[in-house]
Amino acid sequence: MADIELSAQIKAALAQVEIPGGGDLAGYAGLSEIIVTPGAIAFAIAVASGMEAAFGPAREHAQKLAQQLGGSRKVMVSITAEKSNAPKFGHGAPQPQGKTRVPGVKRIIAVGSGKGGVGKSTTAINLALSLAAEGLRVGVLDADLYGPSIPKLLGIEGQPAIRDDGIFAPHEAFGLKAISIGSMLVPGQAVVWRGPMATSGLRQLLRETAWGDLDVLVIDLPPGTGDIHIALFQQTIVDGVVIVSTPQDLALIDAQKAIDMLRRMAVPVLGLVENMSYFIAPDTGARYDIFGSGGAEKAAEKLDISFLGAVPLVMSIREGSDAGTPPVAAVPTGPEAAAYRAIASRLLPLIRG
Ligand SMILES: Nc1ncnc2c1ncn2[C@@H]1O[C@H](COP(=O)(O)OP(=O)(O)OP(=O)(O)O)[C@@H](O)[C@H]1O
Repeated sequence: MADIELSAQIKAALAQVEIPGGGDLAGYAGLSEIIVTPGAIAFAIAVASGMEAAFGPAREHAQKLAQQLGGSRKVMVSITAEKSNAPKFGHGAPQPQGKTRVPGVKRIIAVGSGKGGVGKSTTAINLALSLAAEGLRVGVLDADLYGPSIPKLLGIEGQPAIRDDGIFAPHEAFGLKAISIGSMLVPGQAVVWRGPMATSGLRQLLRETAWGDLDVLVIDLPPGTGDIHIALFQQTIVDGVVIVSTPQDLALIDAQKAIDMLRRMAVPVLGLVENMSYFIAPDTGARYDIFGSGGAEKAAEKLDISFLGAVPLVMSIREGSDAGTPPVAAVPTGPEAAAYRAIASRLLPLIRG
């Protein structure tokens, strides 16, 4: 059935769902657009603050009806309260209560950046592979809704399998368990997955995936600071964040904004990785600091965070990434892999500790 037709059918079925205060869900102004993709159905019910519990039965009824019509698709119905009710974070604000760990997952390390295109996903995957090479059980969650690149980087195709109990079975690639918000979307649909839909999707991928026992889950965050970050850091204990930046001043200014947010939300910053830091000429082996040298290292010092290391700008990183063969897996003894492994080794005490 065409996605649009199914969406209309679900909407019609929601007329059977009674809501608090009278009326039905189909006619309720707080019902979001109903998104249907080949693997998922998602919609949200916006309610007045304090009404979340009262809408619980309506959400469950809606979930059941959507599941009946959606067959094997994963159904995500979320309730969202008005934004004004959201906790505020400021300097000196108390730590939010209710942050929990993901069962079976010992540590979570997120990889973020101030802006897009700085090599955050490439770094996340190669760090994950470096940690796996140390003998750790490693998972990767691609939460970069607006540019999900983990499937391409790992050469993963298709959607994750969904078990009978509705839990995602993660993909396996190069010894990593991996799942991507990207495999839940059809091309061009990311834009409609904003706000509550995106955060609810992330929560389900995080908590309804059969990770098994992991020593560490690496989360590839979207660039910048947005809903996904806030939702993740409010709900889940993230043991630390690695910030990736290129050496240019502008990228570093953006990185600073991301770090400021992490501090406000009391999330530990593990340090800064400088990516595309210098260029090694393939013919002569000479090193060129194409953006000037030491920018990120100095910035890390200024920001009072650790400098975790630098990754050179190398054609083989780009080519290997495009081909789904990341350098740490493809040439584990090469100089590119060594750069990532040196950075990963600085994260080991946190994971093993
Ligand atoms: N060290 C490097 N040397 C050469 N190319 C690199 C390096 N790091 C990343 N790249 C390339 O730069 C491009 C952007 O990288 P990547 O997708 O990892 O960035 P990102 O910050 O995650 O971007 P987005 O915000 O779009 O998700 C890719 O083509 C990738 O192969």
